[in-house]
Amino acid sequence: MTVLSVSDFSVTLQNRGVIHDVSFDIGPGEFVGLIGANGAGKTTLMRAILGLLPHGGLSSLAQLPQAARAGHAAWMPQMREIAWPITVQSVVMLGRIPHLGTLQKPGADDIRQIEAALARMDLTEMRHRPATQLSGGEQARVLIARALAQDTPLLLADEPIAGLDPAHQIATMQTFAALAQQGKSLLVSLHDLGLAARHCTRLILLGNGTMVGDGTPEEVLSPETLAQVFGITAWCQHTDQGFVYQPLDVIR
Ligand SMILES: Nc1ncnc2c1ncn2[C@@H]1O[C@H](COP(=O)(O)OP(=O)(O)OP(=O)(O)O)[C@@H](O)[C@H]1O
Repeated sequence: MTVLSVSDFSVTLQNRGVIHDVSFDIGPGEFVGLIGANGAGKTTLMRAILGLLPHGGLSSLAQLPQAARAGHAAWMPQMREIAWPITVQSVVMLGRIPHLGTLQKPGADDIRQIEAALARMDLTEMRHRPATQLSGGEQARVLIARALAQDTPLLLADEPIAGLDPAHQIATMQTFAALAQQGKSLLVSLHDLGLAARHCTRLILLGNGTMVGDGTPEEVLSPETLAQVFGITAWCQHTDQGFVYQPLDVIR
């Protein structure tokens, strides 16, 4: 079974080929980290997969009728400033809109999903505060909670843990891993290779707009690839606590 299928995918922006020759499938229970250097094309690829940018090739998500997409995939974009002074709880409740009919009020299942998302992102105590008065990292957690409340088979998130403190970064990655264990699928762009290695079931590595790696963290984060794509060295080891990976130096 496939939750997302992307094939022969390409994106051209202002006459410049930004994404080319990208093909992959994501199945249930996969937590896929999308990694690559600045400008590699991660944001462009995810936005085009969602159908937010014109593209060549196939994305099974972009092919869905627009109304069906929000029931299939939740999206957390990189720009995460909340503009309206509504409460944290109200922002999270917006995640339930795809499940409600016109003028239909949230029911017991909606409330349960909202409560679970607030608790998962450690927001229960600040639920009544205006979202605009929260810090940048707190606002990011609110938007992750909104995506979780949407309760879709697929979650796409663009650098969701950027700007979070270490405890909330780890907790968010653990939440994503737990969702994958429950059978959800996730495609999440990340710059923190240590957290990606530790929590993702699979990594897709982009270089200059195309796939240069796809496999387990151990397979993708090889010394050769790191040197070639990121220009860095790293220390990595299998430990009792899992695969530990620490970037060390820039290769000059
Ligand atoms: N609207 C646009 N028009 C032309 N080129 C663009 C446009 N948007 C992005 N690009 C270019 O596409 C390339 C990929 O950008 P993208 O934002 O997808 O990279 P990224 O991997 O997400 O980078 P980062 O890690 O810095 O967020 C970059 O070279 C960027 O300059």
